Amino acid sequence: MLASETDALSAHPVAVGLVLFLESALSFALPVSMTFQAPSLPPIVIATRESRLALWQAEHVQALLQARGHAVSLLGMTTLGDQILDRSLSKVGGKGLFVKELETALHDGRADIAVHSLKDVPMELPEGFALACVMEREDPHDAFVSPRYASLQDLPTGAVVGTSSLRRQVLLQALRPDLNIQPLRGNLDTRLRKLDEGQYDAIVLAAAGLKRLNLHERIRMIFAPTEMLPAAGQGALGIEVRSDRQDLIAALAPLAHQPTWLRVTAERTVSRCLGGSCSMPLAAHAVLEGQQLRLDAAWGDPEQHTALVRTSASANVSTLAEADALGQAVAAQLRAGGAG
Ligand SMILES: NCc1[nH]cc(CCC(=O)O)c1CC(=O)O
Repeated sequence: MLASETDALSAHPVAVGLVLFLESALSFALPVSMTFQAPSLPPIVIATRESRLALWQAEHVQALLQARGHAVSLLGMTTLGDQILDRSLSKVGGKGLFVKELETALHDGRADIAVHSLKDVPMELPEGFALACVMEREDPHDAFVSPRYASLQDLPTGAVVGTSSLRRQVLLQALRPDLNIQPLRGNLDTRLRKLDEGQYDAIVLAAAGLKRLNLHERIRMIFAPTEMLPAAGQGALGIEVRSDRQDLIAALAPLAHQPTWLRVTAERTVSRCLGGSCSMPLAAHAVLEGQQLRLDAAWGDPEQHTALVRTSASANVSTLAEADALGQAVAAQLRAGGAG
């Protein structure tokens, strides 16, 4: 059974890697691996947005599940967030714009799971939905992209920089108050096209998306977290299901990456405690060194773009509840500093 599986997947390097891994795992975990190959497994339908990045993410999850013996198909959909391109997301409802239509498909049973960039997932999911797992994180940092300038420091006074994220706007102004920051919306290809057309001197966007789409050669500089602290969940993928689908929650459990899950839980708690929405400039970024989770956060006044509160704390963490507690402590520190 496994040999034919290997043949069928041999065109896909990720899948082949996983099958090889499964083969070696078979030698000591035969009973468990056998259950992945059971022919009675029902097909899993993934609801996905149709941007190149969303499709890459859905296909990534599809390959991982196929390597575990599941039949998987994709259901492409357009969300409100994809349609509204002329306004800043913070002005039209923010987070949730990219996920609501996908949740409707899960609710109606047209799809089983939805793959999201965790950054776009609201802190509190609607009643009846759950995050089944968080997967291993790509580069969580922000990237500087420009056809002419190698870094933020190289930009001339008054240069036009594109970003629609209030967080990036506030952090950029703190680094370079002279810059002229202008709104930039659209999927990755649209944003790069607008840069290439000369509408901006530089743009700032998540490194993760560029790397996933093999556009890493466009990156001139990756911001250190000390300069540009990332958004909660940036670079991580989360898989959403209906909470009553325990079958899927069990099937997805092997795709979880616990260190990433601990980090993004702490980050998302900061956002949740401060009422997390796109209309508030907020950064939260955690790193794990052994069991030690260090969480940095920054908050900017949406009315007064240069005022910034920054804080950080560390704790020994091995459960999601402990990561959540660290997030609450950091949120309280931010509040004490004037945030919220
Ligand atoms: N808000 C849009 C968004 N949501 C997820 C990503 C890609 C990076 C990621 O997975 O966090 C992006 C693009 C960006 O911020 O530049």
